[in-house]
Amino acid sequence: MISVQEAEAIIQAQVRDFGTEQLPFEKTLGRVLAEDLRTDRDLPPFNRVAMDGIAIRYEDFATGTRTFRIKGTQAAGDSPIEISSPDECVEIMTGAALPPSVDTVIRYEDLELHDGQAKVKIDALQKGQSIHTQGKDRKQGEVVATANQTVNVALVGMAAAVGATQLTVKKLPRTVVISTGDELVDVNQNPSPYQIRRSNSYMVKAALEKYGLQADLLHIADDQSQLKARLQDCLERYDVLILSGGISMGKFDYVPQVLEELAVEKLFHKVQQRPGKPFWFGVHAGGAVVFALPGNPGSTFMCLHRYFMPWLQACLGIARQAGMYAVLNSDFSFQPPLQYFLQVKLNISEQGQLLATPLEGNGSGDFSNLVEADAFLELPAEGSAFQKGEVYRVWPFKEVG
Ligand SMILES: Nc1nc2c(c(=O)[nH]1)N[C@H]1C(S)=C(S)[C@@H](COP(=O)(O)OP(=O)(O)OC[C@H]3O[C@@H](n4cnc5c(N)ncnc54)[C@H](O)[C@@H]3O)O[C@H]1N2
Ligand code: MOO
Ligand SMILES: [Mg+2]
Repeated sequence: MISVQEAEAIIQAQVRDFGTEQLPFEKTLGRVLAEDLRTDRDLPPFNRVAMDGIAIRYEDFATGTRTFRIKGTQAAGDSPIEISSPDECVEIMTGAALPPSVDTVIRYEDLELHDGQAKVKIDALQKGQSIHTQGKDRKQGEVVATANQTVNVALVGMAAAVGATQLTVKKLPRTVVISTGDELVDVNQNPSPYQIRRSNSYMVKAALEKYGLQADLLHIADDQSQLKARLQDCLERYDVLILSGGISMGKFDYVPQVLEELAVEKLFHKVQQRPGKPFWFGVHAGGAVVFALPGNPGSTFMCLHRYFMPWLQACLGIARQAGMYAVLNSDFSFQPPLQYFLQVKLNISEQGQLLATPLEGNGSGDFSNLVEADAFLELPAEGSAFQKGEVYRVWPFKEVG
């Protein structure tokens, strides 16, 4: 049986490039940029007034003028009002473009306004104060986001600011999430006492949405000929098949055999790990990649995050994060020589250490703790007794914090 590291290497060798596409920028959250995003103008595009008040020429204040006649009021978006004598000022609002005849802004809090005059109450000013100067943040044509960056909320705002209404992003693989098993009913159906709902399919679909990937869902009965026909169709129509269930030793676990009959080359079956030991992985002659994950919900979840998500990230060109590590926060022991993925809750100690507290469950059929857990702690196959305070690799599946 291969190790976790070998399985990972085999999967990473099957990374594919799915090309690029253009999308309206509002539809790109979670997608990966395929080109640099540049400013179309300086940022800010003009000398932007940063406080509500008046704008004066600093020179006039420096030579003793304290009371300024208000030449006019300039709102944000108005064309600039120019002063024409040393005792004049412009009443001006935050966001207005500073007129070239003035160079310093004084906020209302430091003024007394009456009869069309503004009297300065303070003794010292800095030339150029309260002005966000043109191009200070970025110059025209400068890069504000680089290719391979995931579009986040701030990036959507930046695209809007620079007028990039269409963004070129990495295309996502056409993906189908397939459940197998006659005990499974859809969420809208009423399960009999011997049936359960197809929760894996929805869990997998939800995980993929983080990258904007909208997978199709399909259920196939435990019937060899149906399985063969439906999988054949999927292998032609999709880039990726994610199956859950039907890959172990059961009499009705037809998936591995049927996949091989359909010319999907098996690259491995079974990994030295718990949960997720029966994991099957292969590629179709036509190019489709097949992740056949074990049906137990804890196994499906773990294999998805430990193998599929890093593969997808690599396909999309997302820079691989350096491994993250956490401190085991209580003793844990585990007998067989398998790499153990322990569900943990993460928190950061007063010393700034990332602590991983085990959430012990009832094996991979128990997924009740996953809602509360933050990550898997990867305990090496070589050990069996793991002590509080030891440090291991951690695979977060939620935001830390
Ligand atoms: N004789 C052996 N039996 C089993 C072994 C073994 O080595 N020898 N391995 C066990 C391990 S480990 C796992 S994991 C499971 C994997 O089983 P399969 O991948 O064949 O999955 P199924 O048999 O179809 O189902 C297992 C379990 O998961 C539930 N399931 C399946 N699909 C879904 C879904 N979409 N949503 C929710 N739950 C699902 C299913 O009802 C079963 O309870 O095999 C062990 N057996
Ligand atoms: O892989 Mo199984 O998930 O150990 O139960
Ligand atoms: Mg089975």
